[in-house]
Amino acid sequence: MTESPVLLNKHEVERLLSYDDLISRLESVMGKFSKRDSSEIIQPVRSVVPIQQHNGFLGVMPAYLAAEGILSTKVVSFYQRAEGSSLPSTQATVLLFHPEHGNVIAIMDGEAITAKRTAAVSAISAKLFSPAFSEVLCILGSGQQARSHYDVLTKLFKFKEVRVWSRRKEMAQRFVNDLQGPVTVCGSVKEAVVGADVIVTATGASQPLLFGEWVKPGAHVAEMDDVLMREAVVYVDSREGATTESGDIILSGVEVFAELGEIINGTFPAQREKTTVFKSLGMGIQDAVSAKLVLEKWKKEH
Ligand SMILES: NC(=O)C1=CN([C@@H]2O[C@H](COP(=O)(O)OP(=O)(O)OC[C@H]3O[C@@H](n4cnc5c(N)ncnc54)[C@H](O)[C@@H]3O)[C@@H](O)[C@H]2O)C=CC1
Ligand SMILES: O=C(O)C1=NCCCC1
Repeated sequence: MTESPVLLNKHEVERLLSYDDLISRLESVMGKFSKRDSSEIIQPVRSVVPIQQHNGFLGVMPAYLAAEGILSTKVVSFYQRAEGSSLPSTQATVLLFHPEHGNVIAIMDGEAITAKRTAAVSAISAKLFSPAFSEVLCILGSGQQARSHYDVLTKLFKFKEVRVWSRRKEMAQRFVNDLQGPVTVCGSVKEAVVGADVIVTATGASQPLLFGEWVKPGAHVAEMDDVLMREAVVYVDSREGATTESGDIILSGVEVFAELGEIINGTFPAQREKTTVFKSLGMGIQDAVSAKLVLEKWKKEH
């Protein structure tokens, strides 16, 4: 007889998942993923059901990590929301299975996992690609991803200045009011971007907001939205993910230089001196290691 699954809500997941643990585990599995050894990791490209009528989609993101003993899937919906909507754009649940027996061992909130693991992966990209003496961080957007990126990037790097732009200034102001440190609210994307060393685009925009001529040569751009800044060396989390799902990569025909895992493995160089873009689509293995970490922490407490 199998035990009932552990149920963990958003508050618990947020509390149990720390960036310190997450970053090192993500580095390790993203490196492994890029070796494409199917006896180690199996992660198909996300299955997506478009809900065009309501500007959304439902995605299913399974993953199996043999050495880590993790079998999981995330089910995630993403809906474009009207500005000021109280509903989150991204809602998700992660299921962890017993890899030997196939029973569900945990069901947990995936919103906090999605926010933290995406930001942690961007932080890995910033460690690899940002200019050596990065002083200015710019965040475009003021939603869940903007917040998690602010948290992890200001924890890891000592920026002298942080700038935020959001399409409605009062949303940017509300975002800043919730933070501890000093942040400048900018009135335009250009004002936020010019001179920045690390730029995070975490908006739901599908039209370009960021133009290459504003970006300081050598800066690093971590892109979460649909808009690709083409005047740069482009890195992705997964080549298959990017060439299947990223409309901007497919349509522009831009060359993907390498996966993040290939830089971690040392099979491709991090061209840190050049302007770099890390195009993040999100991967099931990122959710899988995050959920396992949460469950391990929870078990230590019980
Ligand atoms: N790579 C990954 O693994 C993940 C990527 N994402 C992406 O990150 C982005 C942000 O997601 P969340 O923070 O969860 O959403 P959110 O709804 O919490 O925040 C979205 C932000 O984008 C702004 N925005 C929306 N449409 C815009 C437009 N047309 N022009 C300018 N600003 C606009 C909103 O004002 C808000 O500040 C989305 O593009 C989403 O697809 C989200 C989760 C994971
Ligand atoms: O990886 C994810 O999870 C997501 N990626 C794109 C937007 C929705 C969630």
